[in-house]
Amino acid sequence: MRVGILGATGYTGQELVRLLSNHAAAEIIYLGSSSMAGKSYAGIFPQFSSEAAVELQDETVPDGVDVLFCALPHGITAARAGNYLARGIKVIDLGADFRLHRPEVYEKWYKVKHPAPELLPEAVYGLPELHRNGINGKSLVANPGCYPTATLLALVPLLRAGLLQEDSLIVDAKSGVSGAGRGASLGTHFSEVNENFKPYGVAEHRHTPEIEQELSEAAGRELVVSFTPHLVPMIRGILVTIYAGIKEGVDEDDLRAAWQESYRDEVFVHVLPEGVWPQTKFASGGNHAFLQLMVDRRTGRAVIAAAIDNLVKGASGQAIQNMNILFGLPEDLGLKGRGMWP
Ligand SMILES: NC(=O)C1=CN([C@@H]2O[C@H](COP(=O)(O)OP(=O)(O)OC[C@H]3O[C@@H](n4cnc5c(N)ncnc54)[C@H](OP(=O)(O)O)[C@@H]3O)[C@@H](O)[C@H]2O)C=CC1
Ligand SMILES: CC(=O)N[C@@H](CCC(=O)OP(=O)(O)O)C(=O)O
Repeated sequence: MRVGILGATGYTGQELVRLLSNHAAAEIIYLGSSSMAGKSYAGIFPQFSSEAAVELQDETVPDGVDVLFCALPHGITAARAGNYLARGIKVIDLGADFRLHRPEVYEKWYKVKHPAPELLPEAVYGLPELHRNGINGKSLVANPGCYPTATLLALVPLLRAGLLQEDSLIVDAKSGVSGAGRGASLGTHFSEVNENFKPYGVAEHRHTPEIEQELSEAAGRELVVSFTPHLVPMIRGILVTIYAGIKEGVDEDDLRAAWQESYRDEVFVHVLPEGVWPQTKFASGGNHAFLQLMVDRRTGRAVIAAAIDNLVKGASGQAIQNMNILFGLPEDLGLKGRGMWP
C-alpha cells in the first residue's frame, strides 16, 4: 500500500511514521505539511533518518496514494475528504470530524459548522474490537478519540451484556500531555504541567458526546455519563478509572466473563489477572489496552480501569489497525510490539 500522511510533523503524524516504517506492506510515499513543505523529514526529525527519507510536500495529495492518514486539527479533514474519496483514496481521519453521527452534535460541542455532513453516513467509527465488521469495505474511517478508546473498550461489553446501571457511569480520566498535540499553549507548557496535576474541560469536554454516542448504542438507549479528564505531568499514556453501579444479582464474575467473551480472541486488549491493575507504562509505545475491574463490596459499585498509550492505541496505532482491516491484512501487521517497557 502506498501511504500518505497529512499532519506528518505533528505528534500523531510522527507516531504514524515511526510505526509505518516497520510495516511490511506499507510504503510512505507522501508526507504533507502546511508549514514545512520542501524540508527533509529526516532533517527535522533525525530519529527517523533511515526510515523516512521522504521530503515534506505541500498539502496537495499526489496521485498514487492508496490510503491517506489525516492527522490534522479538527475541521480541516472534513472539508477535503470528499475530494480524496472521489479520487479513490481511502481516508483515515485521526481527528474528530467523522466520529459523531449527527452534525448538530458536532456543531454543539466543537462550536463550528460541520464542513461535510453529507459524508457522515459514509464514515465508520473505527474502534476495531467493537465495530470490526462495519470497518471492512469502507473508505472513510473515523479513528476514535484517545479517552473514548480506553473508556469504550472497558464499558461497551458490560453494557451490551446488560450488567450495569446505565445512568450511574462516572469516568475519571488522566492523560499525558502529548494528548494535546505539539503546539504550545498556556495550559500545556512545561511550567504549567510539570509537578502539577489538574482537571480540565470539566462537564464540557468534546469527548463526552463521542463516549455517550457509543455507550448509548451499546446499551440500546440514550444515556449520559460524567466524564472528567485530567492532565498528568508525563508525556504519554491514558488511564481511565470508571465507577459504575451494577444491576441486581450481577457479580464480579459476570462482569469479567463479559470482557472475556468479547476479548478472548483479541490481540490488543488484555484483561489482566485478578488484582493486577493497569498502569500506563504497560501500554507505552504499543497498540495494547490493559483492563481490570473489581466490585467494591462496601459500596456495591464496580471499579473499572483501562490503560492505553494515547498516541498509539489512542491514535496512530489504532489508525494503522484500521488500515490493515481496510486492506484485508492481518490486523496486527506492523503493530506486534508490546511497547517500550519490558
Ligand atoms: N495527540 C493525541 O494523543 C491524539 C490526537 N488526536 C487527534 O489527531 C489529530 C492530530 O493530533 P496531534 O498530532 O496531536 O496534533 P499536532 O498539533 O501535534 O499536529 C497536527 C499537525 O497538523 C498540521 N496542520 C495542518 N494545518 C494546520 C492548522 N491549520 N493548524 C495547526 N496544525 C495544522 C501541522 O503540521 P504542518 O505544520 O506540518 O502542516 C501539525 O503539526 C488531531 O485532530 C487530534 O485531536 C487523536 C487522538 C489522540
Ligand atoms: C491531554 C489532551 O489535551 N488531550 C486531548 C485529547 C486528544 C484527542 O483524542 O483528541 P481529539 O478528540 O481532538 O482527536 C484533549 O483533551 O483535547
